[in-house]
Amino acid sequence: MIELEGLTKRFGSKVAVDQLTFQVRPGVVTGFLGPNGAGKSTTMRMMLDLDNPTSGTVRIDGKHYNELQEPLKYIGALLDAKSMHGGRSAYNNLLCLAQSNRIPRSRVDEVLNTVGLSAVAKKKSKGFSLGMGQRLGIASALLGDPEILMFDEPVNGLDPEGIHWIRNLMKALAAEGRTIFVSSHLMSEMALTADHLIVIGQGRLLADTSMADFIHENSRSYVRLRSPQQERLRDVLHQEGFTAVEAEGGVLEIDGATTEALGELAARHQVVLHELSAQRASLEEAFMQMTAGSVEYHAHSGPGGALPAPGAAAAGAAGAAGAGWGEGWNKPDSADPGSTTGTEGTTGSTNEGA
Ligand SMILES: Nc1ncnc2c1ncn2[C@@H]1O[C@H](COP(=O)(O)OP(=O)(O)OP(=O)(O)O)[C@@H](O)[C@H]1O
Repeated sequence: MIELEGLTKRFGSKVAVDQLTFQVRPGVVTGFLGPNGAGKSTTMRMMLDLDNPTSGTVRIDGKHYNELQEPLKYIGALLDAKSMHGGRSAYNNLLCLAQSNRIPRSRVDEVLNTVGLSAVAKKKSKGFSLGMGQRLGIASALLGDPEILMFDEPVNGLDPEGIHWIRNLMKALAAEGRTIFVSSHLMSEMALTADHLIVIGQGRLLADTSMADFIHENSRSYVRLRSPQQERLRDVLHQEGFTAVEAEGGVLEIDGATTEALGELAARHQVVLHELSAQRASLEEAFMQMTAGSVEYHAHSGPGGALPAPGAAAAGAAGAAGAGWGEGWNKPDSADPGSTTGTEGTTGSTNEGA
């Protein structure tokens, strides 16, 4: 278990982390979300005693990090995959860590095998691809067989097979009763991996809730209906007290109804349907809705053409909103309006609902 209480970090006048209080519990994968610059990495660094809090505390199984003897046996972390010594082999990088934490040499072979790097164990890590570097970083996190694991953007640079592998690894570790805390900008991936979410914006806690509740509370779910007898369908819906909103392509969107109820209604009135589909909101839409007010960097589509803020787009157009997380994010109050801030792009959501 990780417990934060009033955790705060200031860099000069910038409040990077602002009075964060939450717990990360064992047995589930907890996702850590927030827009760029929200304070996720700073929070994780303070959890590992790599940054000193301005105020507040972090407890790892009830203790401060520096009270842990051989901390790798309590908490393993992947923060920056490039932190390995490039001139050393994968094996020697892990061996050094193992020796300084009194971890048996045999464990190095085990974790190299777990992450699929046994064949390149003797190769210098500076020649590793981004994906191999991520795997080596994950191996170092697993080395002490810790009960708590933290991963900052673990799927960065991994190919689809690698992404699948890390997802299953995190789920399996959580199923063993371990505490898994993971940040990612890949919303579709997070939706498949995390059971619980901590969401922050501008350093402050915005949500501490289950994945299902987060999506339910921050986005819209509705049913799409399409019929060659649209006028008749409209009348029937109206008679039965449903409000239908017409969308592109003659589609009717109905909030607050189930596909079962609408399908039976259409059958009763002998209205032909060409489409009857539940549109579940995606994590990406819910996330953008929630964090709209705390996004620090806003995109511009090109000279003079600003895209709507993610939250505004989330209310109506998931596709456009997704596009807003690509390249070209600008800080709106930047002293240099021409400067762009490169960011991680999120992938599009798997759902089509808005
Ligand atoms: N060493 C530092 N000195 C000054 N400001 C910093 C420092 N580290 C972080 N910050 C600022 O603190 C804020 C939080 O940064 P942090 O890297 O923790 O955010 P993040 O949520 O991890 O962002 P991203 O998703 O882009 O990785 C940002 O405004 C950042 O510029």
